[in-house]
Amino acid sequence: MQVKIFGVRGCLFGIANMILVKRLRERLYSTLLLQDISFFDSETVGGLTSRLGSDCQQVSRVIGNDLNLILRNVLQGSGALIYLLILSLPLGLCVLAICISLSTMMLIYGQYQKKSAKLIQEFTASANDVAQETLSLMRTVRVYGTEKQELGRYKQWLDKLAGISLRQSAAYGFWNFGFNTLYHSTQVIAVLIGGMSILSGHITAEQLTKFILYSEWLIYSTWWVGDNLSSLMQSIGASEKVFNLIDLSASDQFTVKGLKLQKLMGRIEFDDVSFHYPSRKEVPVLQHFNLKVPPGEVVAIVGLSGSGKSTVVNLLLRLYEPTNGEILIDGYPMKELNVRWLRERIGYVGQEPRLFRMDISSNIKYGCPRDISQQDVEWAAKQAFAHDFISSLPNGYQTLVDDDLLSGGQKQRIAIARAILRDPSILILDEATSALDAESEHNVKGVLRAVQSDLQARRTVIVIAHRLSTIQTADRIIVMDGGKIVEMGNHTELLRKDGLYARLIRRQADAVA
Ligand SMILES: Nc1ncnc2c1ncn2[C@@H]1O[C@H](COP(=O)(O)OP(=O)(O)OP(=O)(O)O)[C@@H](O)[C@H]1O
Repeated sequence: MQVKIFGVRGCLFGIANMILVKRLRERLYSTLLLQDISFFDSETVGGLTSRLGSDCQQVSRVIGNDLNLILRNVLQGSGALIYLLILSLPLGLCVLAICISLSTMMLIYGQYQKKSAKLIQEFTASANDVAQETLSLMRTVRVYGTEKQELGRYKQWLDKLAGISLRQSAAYGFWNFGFNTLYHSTQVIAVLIGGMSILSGHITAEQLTKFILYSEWLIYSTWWVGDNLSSLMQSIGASEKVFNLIDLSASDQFTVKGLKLQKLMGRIEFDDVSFHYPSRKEVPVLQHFNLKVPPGEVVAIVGLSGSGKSTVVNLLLRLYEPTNGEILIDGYPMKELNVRWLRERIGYVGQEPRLFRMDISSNIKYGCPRDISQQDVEWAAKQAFAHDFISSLPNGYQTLVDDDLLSGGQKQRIAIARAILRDPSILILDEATSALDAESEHNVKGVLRAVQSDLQARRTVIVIAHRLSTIQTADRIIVMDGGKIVEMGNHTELLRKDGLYARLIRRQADAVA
């Protein structure tokens, strides 16, 4: 019967735990997805994934298991204590004093467990980070033959984890030793004092037996509470970060409704914008940046590496908020517009796009707010010069995207198709800087040509170019240096000026020669 009850209880707890872990993970994940991008600059991927994984599991253990066991043992122990006090007040108080010593020990031990759990959590996250980084950069590791160093880096965290576990085991040993000493001394004291009390006729042998049994019961309940409390403290240590994360409020972008205009024309205005990244407050990245882009203009941004070109785009995508000044879209402060509505009307192709592990067709459709047919997908792929290579793959558009399967240029073409499919009013292209420059240049040039020749669907285009030959046909070229615009004009005007742009052009020509 008891076995059956325990079986049912275990099963119910199993189900409750499963539901709890699921709900916690969902809640934490949805909170994370709604954070500002700057939040992800300060947290590590390994850290966040272990919060979602093992840490959520720990939290559910606190609520589902430890608390329940503590409650059960507190009830059992209190019953035994009352009985003991009724049997013999002085002896009962004696056992109570022993239990209080035991509880003090377990509180100290519990605090220690809480601290160790936090450290274990931090070290596990760091070990995960190292592993994640190394495994995702396997090619670099292999080429540079740094397998041993990487193992060393990982081992360093494992050693720290082992150190903590060792100290935890030692602390557990002390706690166990303390308990056993107290437990056995209670038995000896009970037999001694009880024996004397029987001889003096104060209590009967039956009362002494009962007394010893209830003492054992009380001490064991105290032990169980202590043991579960220390594991509860351990779980609380791990839970703190999970609850801190769950308690984060969503970014303003998602809570403020904002305006939805009838149509986005694509007028962009940076009005005296200054900016520094939240993680590097002391380094100004943009300073008094002013720029007006009328609808349909193709504007190229060029400049040395680190001059702030991608930051301009980050602000335009509202991934970060300006620290000073404001950005206006179609004359409205960007902050007042509904961010989802705005982003649905912006097409963006990053420097070296990474695709999702789903088929090519789904990657092209990704995030498109309209209902999309296969013809639409193929149309966008054709515009992005991606159709031919996709069709030549054995599974065509149904091919599962794998990082190794496609070249950087091919991934970029898929990302261009994704951006075009949205039929965006503002198109942002960040040309690749890496070795796939020539292919990237060809891709970006193709899109610019298509945009400029399609007079019906004129879009505002912002293109960050590293290969200056890519953007010679742009309506306007903006040259940036140290977070400021230092020159502006079309290709011919800027060459005539013989400033930074002309120097960059000469430098690239020398590099090619
Ligand atoms: N997330 C970030 N957190 C902190 N600093 C950043 C961040 N992103 C960029 N920076 C810094 O801001 C400055 C401008 O970077 P940005 O990427 O805008 O330059 P860029 O002109 O686009 O460079 P590149 O041509 O190499 O892409 C750099 O000093 C860079 O180190």
